[in-house]
Amino acid sequence: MVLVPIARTMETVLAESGRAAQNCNIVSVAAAQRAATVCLERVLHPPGLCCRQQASWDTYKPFPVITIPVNLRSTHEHDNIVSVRSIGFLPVCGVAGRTKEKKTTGGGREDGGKGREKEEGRGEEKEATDDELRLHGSKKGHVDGGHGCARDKDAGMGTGRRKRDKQEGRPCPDDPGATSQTPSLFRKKKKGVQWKEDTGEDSDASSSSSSSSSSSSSSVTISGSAPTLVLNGTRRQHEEDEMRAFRRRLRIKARGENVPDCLPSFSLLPCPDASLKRTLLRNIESSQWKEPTPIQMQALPVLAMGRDLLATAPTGSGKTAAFVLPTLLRLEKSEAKLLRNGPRALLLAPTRELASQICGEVQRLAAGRAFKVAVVSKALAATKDGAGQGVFSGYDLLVATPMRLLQALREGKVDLRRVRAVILDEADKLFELGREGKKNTAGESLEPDKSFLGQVDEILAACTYPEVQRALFSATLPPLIHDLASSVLRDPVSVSVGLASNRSNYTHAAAVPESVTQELVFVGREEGKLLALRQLLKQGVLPPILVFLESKERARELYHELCYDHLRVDVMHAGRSSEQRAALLEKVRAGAVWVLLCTDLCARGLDLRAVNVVVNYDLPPSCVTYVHRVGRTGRAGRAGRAVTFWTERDMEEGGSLRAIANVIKLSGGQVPAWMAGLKKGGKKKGREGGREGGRVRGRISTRTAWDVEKAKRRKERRPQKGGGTEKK
Ligand SMILES: Nc1ncnc2c1ncn2[C@@H]1O[C@H](COP(=O)(O)OP(=O)(O)OP(=O)(O)O)[C@@H](O)[C@H]1O
Repeated sequence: MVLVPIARTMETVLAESGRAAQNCNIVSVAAAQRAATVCLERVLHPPGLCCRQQASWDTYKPFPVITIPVNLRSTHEHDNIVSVRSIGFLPVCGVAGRTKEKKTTGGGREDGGKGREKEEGRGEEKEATDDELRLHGSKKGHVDGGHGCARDKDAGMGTGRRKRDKQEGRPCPDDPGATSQTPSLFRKKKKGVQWKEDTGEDSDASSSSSSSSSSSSSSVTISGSAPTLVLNGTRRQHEEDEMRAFRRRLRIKARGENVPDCLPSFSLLPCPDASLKRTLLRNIESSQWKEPTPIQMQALPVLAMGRDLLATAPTGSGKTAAFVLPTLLRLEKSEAKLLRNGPRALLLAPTRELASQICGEVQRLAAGRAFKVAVVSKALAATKDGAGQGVFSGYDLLVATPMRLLQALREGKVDLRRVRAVILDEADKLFELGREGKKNTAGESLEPDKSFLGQVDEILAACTYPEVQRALFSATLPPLIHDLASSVLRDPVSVSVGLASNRSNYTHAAAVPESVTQELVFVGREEGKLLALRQLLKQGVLPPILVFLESKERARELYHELCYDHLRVDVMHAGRSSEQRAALLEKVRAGAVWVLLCTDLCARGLDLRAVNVVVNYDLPPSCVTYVHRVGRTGRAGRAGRAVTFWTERDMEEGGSLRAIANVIKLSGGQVPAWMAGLKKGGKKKGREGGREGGRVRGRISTRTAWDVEKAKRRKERRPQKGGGTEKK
């Protein structure tokens, strides 16, 4: 199939394609004018795989189009004709035939012109319905195909050719009888190509699926000369090939039964409610998002279909909108929307900050609609509900951390029986086993299970709606957690974006955005870190900067060192109140704080878009933590820099330094070769220095060990006020 922008003639395209002119058999113009956007990929010759010289995604432009099916010799031969990518599901129709008549192209252009007018004048509601039908591979495609056939006549298909087709028993595009008998699917056999006849019973699923094939009752094998083909809306093999190539280019991997095709444009959002669609598009536009990111392209249609999903994509790649938009569509569809007798969607996140951020995103994207959205908090749970139905019964969508929601659930303040969609952001964290709850001497639990996994399990069990949809999102999903997470999903589609492999480090490397420059900096000993940080700041880096430390004690200590350096510095850790934390994030966003010292509380999900540099003052305990910390910069395609300090001690311990070096190497960074030889594993003793197993790293201070010792001795020698010496 060749797609031509309206302003161009077919001759131009053929002339530019060189040898393509001899290979193309152009006979009909199909009804693709209604496709709102296509991507035009320039002709590639010498012939090769059509996607090899793909320009960047940004260079794609929407074109009104006409489609001209060409004769395909085999499944793969279209590569060397004119390689123009179509995105979306353009209904294809018409017999391929050889013609050089000018009329063909003239007709095509004329037709395309009409199509353009038509497209511009089309109402939004209609467009939404069509788009949705297209997405779900509905029979609408057949109708379009029919239109296309009718146009073929006008397009000037040679009558001689038509006659010849009939004599040779080939189906003809403008022969209505031929349409239903048209072979619609082909499989390559050892010899020739096997064509399967379209039985006319093609289900919606068959045309929407990229992984499954349409079924048909009989098949005809055509070998020898180029087979002629008429398709009327049924998904063709080469369209599936194109979709596969498209996914390959954007590094999208989708696994599962009947995976819907990618959504190339927000304008194709499968939303039957035209006014909701208008609102969403307006809000998307005001966010200045031009097109969906790869994860949004694939996750949106999957979730809109109501399927369970397991999605992994790099940090800062727009996963939040990938689940928020379909959740809003689902809320609108839900029949209980007016009753408001319990939330209908649930978004879970591991930290309160992330939950608030997600809630903000929901409110922003749903602005102008009457959805009621809230973050589950202690304060909200404490408010009185007049109707006595539970304080959260009036909300459509709740965003929560598992612990807070579970508390509300146990206190009977929330009823989750009507929840239709549960989305877990940072799913690998939410499936972490964590520390067990405290036990008494008999081994009985004194406290409820404190692990996220236990809490999530209880919440999922409370969502008893029969067709509840579940979706898990994260940038990292270690294999063990992956298996555990998959076990809660029903017939899921699994989507990953980036370099994917079974080797977990590849996955971790893939989770770091390509726009982030990663560096490992040797600082000798602990004391060297402060010097190195001051040097880095002195050299001049663009604020805001995030500096990660392994514990709140160390974050405080570093704050006390830097607060006299005339820097706009502040510190964020779990020891600060939630109000203080929220205010601090606002300050960073507003540019009032330039250097934010923080713990891993800020490592996941936080979208401080402008962060230019991340400094790992303390080496992250694992490469998963490394990936999330580093992911606070380089968001949404922006450039970022990540500097990781390491000491002799880190090298002796091996473990995470080796893994992190590997991640940097796999993402194209420079690391010394010997780091690959560092010892594996070796978890640090007394993790999170100063909290559990005692302090592992020394104090952060500019005073040398000699000064500290001297001061100590002086203090000991000094006589106490009461005449005695100071107690040790
Ligand atoms: N289609 C889009 N085009 C441009 N920017 C987008 C698009 N979708 C989302 N963004 C922006 O990308 C940034 C990162 O998005 P988001 O926070 O959803 O990333 P994420 O994948 O969830 O990251 P993390 O894994 O760190 O949680 C946000 O500032 C968001 O506004």
